[in-house]
Amino acid sequence: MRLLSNQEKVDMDKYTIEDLKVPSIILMENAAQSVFNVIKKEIKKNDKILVLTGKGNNGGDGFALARILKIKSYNVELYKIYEPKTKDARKNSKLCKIYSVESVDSKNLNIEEYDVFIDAVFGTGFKGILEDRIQNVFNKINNSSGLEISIDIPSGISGDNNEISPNCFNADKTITFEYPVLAHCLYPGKKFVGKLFVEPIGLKYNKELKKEVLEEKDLYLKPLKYDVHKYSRGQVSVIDGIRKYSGATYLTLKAALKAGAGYVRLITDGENRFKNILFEIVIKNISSYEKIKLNSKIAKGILVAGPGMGRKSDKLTLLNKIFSDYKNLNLVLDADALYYFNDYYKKNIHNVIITPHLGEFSRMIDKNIEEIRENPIKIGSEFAAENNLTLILKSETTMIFSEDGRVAVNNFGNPYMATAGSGDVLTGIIAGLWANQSFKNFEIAKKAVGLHSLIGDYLYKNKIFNFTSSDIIDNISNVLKRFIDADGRFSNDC
Ligand SMILES: NC(=O)C1=CN([C@@H]2O[C@H](COP(=O)(O)OP(=O)(O)OC[C@H]3O[C@@H](n4cnc5c(N)ncnc54)[C@H](O)[C@@H]3O)[C@@H](O)[C@H]2O)[C@@H](O)CC1
Ligand SMILES: Nc1ncnc2c1ncn2[C@@H]1O[C@H](COP(=O)(O)OP(=O)(O)O)[C@@H](O)[C@H]1O
Ligand SMILES: [K+]
Repeated sequence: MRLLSNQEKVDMDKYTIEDLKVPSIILMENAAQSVFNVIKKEIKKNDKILVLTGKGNNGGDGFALARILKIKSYNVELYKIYEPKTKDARKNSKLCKIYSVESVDSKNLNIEEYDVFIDAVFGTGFKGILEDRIQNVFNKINNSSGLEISIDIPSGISGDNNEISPNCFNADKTITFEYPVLAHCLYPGKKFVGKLFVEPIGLKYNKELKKEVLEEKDLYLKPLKYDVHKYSRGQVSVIDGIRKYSGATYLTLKAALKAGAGYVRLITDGENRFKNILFEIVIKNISSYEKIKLNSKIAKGILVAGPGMGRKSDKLTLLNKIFSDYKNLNLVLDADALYYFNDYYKKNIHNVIITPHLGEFSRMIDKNIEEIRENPIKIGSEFAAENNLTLILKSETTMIFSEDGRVAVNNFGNPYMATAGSGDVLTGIIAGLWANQSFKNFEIAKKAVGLHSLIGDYLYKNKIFNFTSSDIIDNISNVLKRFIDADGRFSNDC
């Protein structure tokens, strides 16, 4: 699903109304009707509903909704925080009078009386800080036991820069129109949105939209070809790590197999530390990392460096050699490989996916984490374009950036995924899918991030709360099966 900046959303309204001449009052009616369709499943006929309205068109949506509720015999009242100022809002306010929707004023307002609060105070036009009197009302509503629903966006979030006013309306559910904006999907705005519903109302756009939110339909995978063999199924080679971080290497190797690679190798200058625990991997012994030679099988597959790698100087030499002696490798670089990134990386040599978390990325670009959080889309996009690679920027809301300006935001996953080794598993899943599936880097990155998070969600929904990274690996197949269209046949078109 597309994801818009606040300005893109405003431009979309404008284009639909001014260029395509769709009457704005129809869009407002569609918006109110779609809010009604969502909330009728959440509210009871005898619930007492308060619709809080503002001065702009978000308030207009609120008036139109109050009228629809009243016509359908719901117990609804209006609380006008401001008098309506726009033409459509005033028209809908008048219609509320015709249909005898009652209004309560601030003197007679008793928050405790209401079961449901509908916030139609501010939408995409809000900037800055809520007036004190509004903060007081929102504070009482936020602390009440009522159901809180926002139309378009919770009032108090500035859609432009995702800044939050004190006492922002804290919605349980938010209904937005056509596409979400960044503040719905990124923290801190996301915290106030609750469950997000995205409803079509007929808005159109004539420009290219490059941002998206990951959906399950983006994650489908191709079934195997009937005549596949273990090498053609996909090969992954992982550069070994140091003994202290053996677990990281192990998790990546195993996740790559479980995500679909047919052949997984460990490239090492030492002994096979996994011989009694991971029988499926193949060892490629080398005399030293400084003299590494990659045969054609390794070079055709996916090469992974980073998990458990450590920061000894031989590893930097190895990375330098990979970038000077070879071309067109498919590389996944994570963890300690990113520690050296600025010392070895040259663009346009290989096909690269990197997976830093915010801390690693902060070090790589010499900006602090707060600075990155203030403007992640711009900073991430510029970095991916400048370095001609796919960037997976990991956090509670992982973002994926392509070299050509596309951005995908991952809203799957949950905080229980913050567990040691979770990132190493993601690296293995990326490598396994990339080896096995014929999609380009950006698509692979999206599928891997989505799958990894949905495994976390699957465990969480099954009440396995303190799951480990091994649990994530053990459930790859359970979630993967949702995305492989294997109707008893094998694919001919991989
Ligand atoms: N025009 C359209 O195409 C549609 C618009 N719709 C609704 O219209 C909304 C946008 O309407 P508007 O552009 O009128 O914006 P708002 O309804 O968000 O109102 C903005 C008004 O509040 C003022 N304001 C901003 N920050 C303030 C602050 N801190 N304190 C006090 N006042 C402040 C602004 O100056 C402006 O007058 C959308 O969010 C959506 O709910 C929907 O009806 C769907 C169709
Ligand atoms: N609060 C959170 N909500 C959702 N996902 C999270 C959260 N914290 C971490 N994750 C995910 O868990 C993984 C952690 O990766 P990383 O920090 O590299 O861990 P490690 O180095 O231990 O492997 C990332 O995919 C990240 O997006
Ligand atoms: K609102």
